[in-house]
Amino acid sequence: MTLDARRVLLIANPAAQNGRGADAAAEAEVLLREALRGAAVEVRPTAGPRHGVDLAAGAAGFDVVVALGGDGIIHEVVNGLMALPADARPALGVIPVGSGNDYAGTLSMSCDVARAVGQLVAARPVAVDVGRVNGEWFAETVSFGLDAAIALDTVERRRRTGRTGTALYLAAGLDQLMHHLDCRPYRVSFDDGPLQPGEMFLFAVQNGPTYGGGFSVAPEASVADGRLDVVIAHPPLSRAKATLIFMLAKDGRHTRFRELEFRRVRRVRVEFDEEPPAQVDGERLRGTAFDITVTPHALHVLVPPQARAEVVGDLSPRGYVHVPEASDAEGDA
Ligand SMILES: Nc1ncnc2c1ncn2[C@@H]1O[C@H](COP(=O)(O)OP(=O)(O)OP(=O)(O)O)[C@@H](O)[C@H]1O
Repeated sequence: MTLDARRVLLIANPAAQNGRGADAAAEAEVLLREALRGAAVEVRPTAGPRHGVDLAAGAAGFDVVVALGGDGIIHEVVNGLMALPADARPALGVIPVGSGNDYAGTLSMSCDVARAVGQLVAARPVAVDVGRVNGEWFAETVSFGLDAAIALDTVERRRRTGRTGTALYLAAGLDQLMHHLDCRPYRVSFDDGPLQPGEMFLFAVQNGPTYGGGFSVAPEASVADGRLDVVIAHPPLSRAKATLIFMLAKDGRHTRFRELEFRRVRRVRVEFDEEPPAQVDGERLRGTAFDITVTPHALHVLVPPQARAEVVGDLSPRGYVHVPEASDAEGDA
């Protein structure tokens, strides 16, 4: 099967992965033109932060917009595409040239440019859910507390040192666990239920399963089930246990700890007394009160044949949703 697209726009972040994005975009342009003979392929590099939003918002009339870069540029392109009316919204394709590449991982896209182009050409459009926090759309993740502090620390370390990958995330994680294991009070409402108080070390709201470069915090999250997966780590949690959970979460093996709450919801409102560390798709998010929703099947995304059906479909076994006894009254699981 070959992708049926007459007009393709490649929005490329030349600064992605410490500048590798520029060469990757040149390679992708040639390969896309070769693979999609008969299609018009236009390339627009971003000039700086948020430019990707404007470029994508101006993409009405294209069949496909391919975002080349990391989670940051995907986040911007999703925000631009979601600003278009649904019937004028091109499908999104992804060529991962980032450091974390969580959304690309969710879609099972290869990080090799040539392979990724091959995957896009063989892909099928799947209508996936898009999250929204305080008006900002998100593809994969929003989180508060420890995990957000780790994700933000990772971005800063990466820019400082040029290092990437799991080792970098582990280093940032262990540093935060040792020096900033802070418990934060919050008030939360799920699916328009009453606001209930709680305390947390981390609070993640996931459209896809991972954050921070492949940390599988909500391993059964699907981007096409019309729901968001919520993961909350509650006190009491010793540093040793928090570290164990952190290490196991890399591969999604942390779901049985009773300190962790897992929910699957459509809407979350969460409030904090003081601004917590917060990230949306790996970028810093500011504020103390957050309304988080999901718009089901709002965006067509090019999904390669390699994608896992439980992640891009509504087939997940739903085994791990559980709420600790103390917070049973907060709402249904
Ligand atoms: N031309 C540009 N120059 C500098 N920064 C840019 C430019 N275009 C976009 N950006 C910004 O670069 C940031 C990072 O982008 P992106 O996510 O694509 O790459 P990355 O950080 O290497 O990958 P990842 O997010 O997976 O770690 C985003 O905040 C984006 O706004």
